[in-house]
Amino acid sequence: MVSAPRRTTTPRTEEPPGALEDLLTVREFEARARRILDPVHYDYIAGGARDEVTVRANEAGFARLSLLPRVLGGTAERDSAVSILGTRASMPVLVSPTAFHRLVCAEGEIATGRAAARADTILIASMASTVAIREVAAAARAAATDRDPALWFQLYLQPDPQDTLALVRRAAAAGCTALVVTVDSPVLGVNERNVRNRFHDLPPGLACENLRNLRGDEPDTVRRIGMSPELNWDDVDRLRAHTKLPVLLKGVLHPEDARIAVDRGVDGLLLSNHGGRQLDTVPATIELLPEFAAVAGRKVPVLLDGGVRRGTDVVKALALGATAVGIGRPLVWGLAVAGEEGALRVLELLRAELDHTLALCGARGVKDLTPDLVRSAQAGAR
Ligand SMILES: Cc1cc2nc3c(=O)[nH]c(=O)nc-3n(C[C@H](O)[C@H](O)[C@H](O)COP(=O)(O)O)c2cc1C
Ligand SMILES: CCCCC(=O)C(=O)O
Repeated sequence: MVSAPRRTTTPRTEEPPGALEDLLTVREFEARARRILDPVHYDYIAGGARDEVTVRANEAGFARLSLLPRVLGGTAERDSAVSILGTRASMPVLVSPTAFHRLVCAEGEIATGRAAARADTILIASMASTVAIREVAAAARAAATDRDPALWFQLYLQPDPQDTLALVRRAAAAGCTALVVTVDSPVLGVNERNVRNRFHDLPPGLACENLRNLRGDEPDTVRRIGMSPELNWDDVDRLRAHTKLPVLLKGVLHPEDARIAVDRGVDGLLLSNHGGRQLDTVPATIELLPEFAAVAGRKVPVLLDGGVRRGTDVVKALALGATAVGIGRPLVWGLAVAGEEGALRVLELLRAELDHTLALCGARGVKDLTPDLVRSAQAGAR
């Protein structure tokens, strides 16, 4: 984000909170969050690049697919646990990295870390967090007393490689067990809602805390996140040479790039169009998944995010070859509505819907999900 004059905004509080149990779906969480949040912040989160064609396509892509269940082969207890590059999660629904959680709740990423740890799933913490990764990790550890919390770190390779390495050291020291390098942002996408709202910077008091005193040789400063249009595959190789942590790439969309990534030894792929926030009019991620699974799926884990709002979406993605899915906006809506408890409720809703869908599909667990369970339906169905 770049500095520019901005309107100072305050949260709207006229909406009575209502019981969390009354919110039955991710979409109801979004509707509630929209009523609570400052509209400028709502627009930042909900919005996407330009005409938001891809934002809509992600959800529509799932709706165009039908499920074709099997019968008389199920079980009373279904197994949804997954293990990805050595990190275990109790369900294949991960928290994709989203920036600036203190915009929507006072505790920010502390609440997110606790919620993900209590849900026993992987949090991919954003480099653009408003709480430092060390503190997020400590909060997650305190919430997951009987196990190590599952924490990964997302980063943008910085224009100065020394900055990138400093970030990697911070993430490793905090206990992160994988790095997720976002490669779809040579430049930032343009969310025209932000332009109209003149939302170009964080409010006073909030900052990208992972970039505070990054090099340790400066007075108290918070660097800006830099985007690097000139990055290439060698930069990824260099990062991999500097860390023992597995490295996943987030935002590869072209199957040929997926093939290159695997050939160069990348450990995993997160098939993502950044929730439609980078290049507009790219395809829905679920549409690209079968091709991705064919190119990369037998060699490395393929994760997917973008438009996951229901347990049926999770099942479709897993059936088509994803090891797990990530949620971006739904988690933020949970935080906005009720902080840690709201975020946890969103994750638990998806867990329950996933388990219910597995039962209705006659599956004994996520390992039973195969491509024959998914059919293309008429375009536009919902
Ligand atoms: C408010 C917001 C902030 C985001 N910040 C980041 C980020 O810091 N790094 C990143 O790699 N992706 C970021 N993303 C993209 C998400 O990781 C994810 O790809 C996307 O939200 C998935 O789509 P969904 O919101 O439909 O679930 C952000 C998305 C949103 C909505
Ligand atoms: C430098 C902050 C990036 C946040 C981001 O990725 C998004 O809002 O989509």
